[in-house]
Order: sequence, then structure tokens, then C-alpha cells
Amino acid sequence: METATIDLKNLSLSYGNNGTGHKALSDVNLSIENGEFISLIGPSGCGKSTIIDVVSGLRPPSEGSVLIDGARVKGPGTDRGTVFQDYSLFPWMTTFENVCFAIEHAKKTGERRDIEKTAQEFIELVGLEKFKNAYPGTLSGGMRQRASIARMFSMDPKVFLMDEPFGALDSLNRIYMQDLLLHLWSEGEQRKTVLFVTHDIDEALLLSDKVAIMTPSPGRIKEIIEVPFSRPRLRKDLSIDPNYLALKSHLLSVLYGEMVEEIEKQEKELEGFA
Ligand SMILES: Nc1ncnc2c1ncn2[C@@H]1O[C@H](COP(=O)(O)OP(=O)(O)OP(=O)(O)O)[C@@H](O)[C@H]1O
Repeated sequence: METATIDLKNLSLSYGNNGTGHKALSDVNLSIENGEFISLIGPSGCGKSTIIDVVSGLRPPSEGSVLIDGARVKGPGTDRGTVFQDYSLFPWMTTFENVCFAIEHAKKTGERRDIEKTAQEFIELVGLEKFKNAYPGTLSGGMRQRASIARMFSMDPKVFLMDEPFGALDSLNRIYMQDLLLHLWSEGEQRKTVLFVTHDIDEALLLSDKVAIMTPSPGRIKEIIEVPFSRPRLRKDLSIDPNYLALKSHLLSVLYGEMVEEIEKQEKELEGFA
């Protein structure tokens, strides 16, 4: 069970031809300690998914760098496990095959018997044993995300990168998945470092050690908030804790302020066209 630090250093990224197009990120700096759970929250289009793409090595930054345990990210690697909102599994493989493939790919060596045993264990842990031979297309959204989570944990990467993994789920499934993630994450002797993107303030406060709030596009880190509640956290306790309500209200006002600024900016741009 290894874990690692994540450092985003002066990260900027522009889309388009040779980075001359839309500036999505501007000088993003963020340090995540070993075993720390940080949520990224911010208005739509502020660059949260772009950050996940850069940290996972799928997209190079225009400037700056990402360091995992001090080593510069140059492309995708098995030290980072990812769960996206809806495309983490291979549709042509069953749940079992998806998890086995991920373990095989991550470990490079290992007896087939051990790989299958680990896959079986994690599939059982997320409660999908009855759907082990089902293809992703035949699973519900919640089941697919359970399979994606089994896949990520079974690979045993150093860090977890999660881009709105529960964004498409109904509220009951979302609660179930949050609890499952927290349970699996807290269980091991060494917690993994997590960078988690969400739109949901309650989700960020329930799961995270810190919440990083981003500015509207081009995204920067505007503020980092420590979440002071001890673990394990229970929803029912949090929802009546005055500190929780104060923190939630602070986050809402920062995000609402961002939204108003963004709308005013867009209105001014539209006036320019009139
Ligand atoms: N492939 C692309 N080419 C050009 N522009 C892009 C591309 N992907 C994203 N963008 C733009 O970059 C900005 C940041 O996008 P990104 O998806 O990272 O934001 P986000 O904060 O994750 O948004 P949301 O919360 O809506 O998912 C947006 O303005 C988006 O339109």
C-alpha cells in the first residue's frame, strides 16, 4: 500500500492550436500531502476536469508541471488510478475482466490465480459479485461506478484521481457511493492521496480534508479551506453541527460570488456585440 504527494506547480493550459486558443488554467498551484483527500470545487468550465487530465498525464500543460512524489508527470502511469463520471470501464469486457485487466496492467507481473483472487475480493467488497460476468452496458450507473471503484482500488495506485465520479447518480446511490468510497479509503493501513472533483458542497465537506475553490475560467486556486471535522464523519451529525453550516455557507457565498462575477463578465461581453 503505497501513497504519494501530488504537487501542481504554476500550471497553465491553453486549448487550441499549439496552445494559442482558450486559456483554461492560469498559474494553478496546489500541494497535496501523503494520504490527504482534497476536493476541487468551482463554477462550470473553470478547468477542474482539465486539471484531472493534466495530473493523469492525458494532456500536457502549456506551462508548469505536475509532480508525483517529486517526479515530473510525463504521461499516463499506473501510479495514478482514475475514476471518471462515465467512461472508466472497457465496454467490451465484463466487470471481472475489467478489474483483472487493470490489476494485470498495474502490476505487470503476477500469477493469473493471484490477479483473479484480488479482482474477486474487490468485486465482492463493492457488492457486485452477482454482476461479475455482466458487461458495463448492462449495469446501472451506480453499479458501473462501483465497478470503476473496485478497479481503482484493486490496482493499488499511489494516488486516486476522481472526476465527478458520482455526478450522474441519483441522491440515494450517491450517498451509498460516498459511504463506500470513505469506507474503502479509510480501511487500509495507509490512506491514498485523493484529488476529487465535485460540484457538490456537501459531498466535498463530507469526504475531504481540504476543499480547494477555483476561480471561473481561466481557473486558478482561489482559496483552500481546511475541513476540521474528525473522522469517521456521519451525515446526521454534520448536518446539525453549527461549524458545518457556517463552512457550507462560506463555500456557497464564495462560489455564488464567483458565479455573479462570471455572469456580469459575460453580460459585458454581450453588450460589446450589441
Ligand atoms: N478539448 C477542448 N478544447 C477546447 N476547449 C476546451 C476543451 N476541453 C475543455 N475546454 C474548455 O476549457 C474550459 C475548462 O473546461 P473543463 O472541462 O476543464 O471545466 P470544468 O470545470 O471541469 O467544467 P464542468 O464543471 O462543467 O465539468 C472550458 O471553458 C471548456 O469549454
